[in-house]
Amino acid sequence: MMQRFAPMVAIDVATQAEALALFDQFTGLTPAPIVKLGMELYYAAGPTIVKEARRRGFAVFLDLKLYDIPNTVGRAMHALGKLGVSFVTVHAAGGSEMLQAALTGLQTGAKEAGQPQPYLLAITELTSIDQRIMNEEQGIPGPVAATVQRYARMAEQVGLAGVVCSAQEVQAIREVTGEHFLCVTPGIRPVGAAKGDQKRVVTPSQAHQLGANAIVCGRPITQAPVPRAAYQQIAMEFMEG
Ligand SMILES: O=C(O)c1cc(=O)[nH]c(=O)n1[C@@H]1O[C@H](COP(=O)(O)O)[C@@H](O)[C@H]1O
Repeated sequence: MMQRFAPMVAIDVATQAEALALFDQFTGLTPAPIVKLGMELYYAAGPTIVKEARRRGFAVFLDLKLYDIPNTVGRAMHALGKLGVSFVTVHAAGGSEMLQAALTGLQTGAKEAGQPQPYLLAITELTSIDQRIMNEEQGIPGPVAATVQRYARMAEQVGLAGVVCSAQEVQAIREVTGEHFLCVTPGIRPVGAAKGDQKRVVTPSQAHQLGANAIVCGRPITQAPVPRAAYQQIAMEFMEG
């Protein structure tokens, strides 16, 4: 049986106060959401917001998408490994040497702090990228699925737990990776929701059918009139298909 995680809710807000108000919305739910803390909030509120999420019992996905030379990424990951988070991200485009440094740094940091080992996920092609942007602006030829497949294989070879991709590529990834390799999929839009800046989108139930291990969803939940109710609806669609 494939592993399916509870939906990951992107807490993309500018202040700790706004984040805490969202945490309040999600208290006492089953399945409990995994809270995804990204650049906007972490750069403003720092490790304190991670500790507060954990204190409230949430598993934390710390999505900082590291991308730099191997030494720098390795040392930064070492610091993040100490925070007690469950998922961390790094850009596959940095190459296998950088991914290796990221993994070693993260694992060493977690071990030194006595924390459980986080899942390290490689960002493939962002869900805001379509084939035209990838071909013409990034200069990578071919279909998006082929690039994502190549990144996924590299990430698995280095020993990462999985990738972040669109659910549209999950089946292509399954062809080239082992059964435990995780596909975490943002770009989730319920029927009728605004796409915004996302390009490669699917609904929560499509993500289930396509075999995603987890979905990441932000604005359709956090900007809904009642975020708690929006989460429950999306969680039901994803978990049950
Ligand atoms: O790493 C991510 O989580 C991520 C990767 C990706 O390819 N696309 C993507 O949208 N994300 C994140 O997923 C969230 C999507 O938010 P919404 O578009 O509001 O649902 C944001 O926090 C993005 O940073």
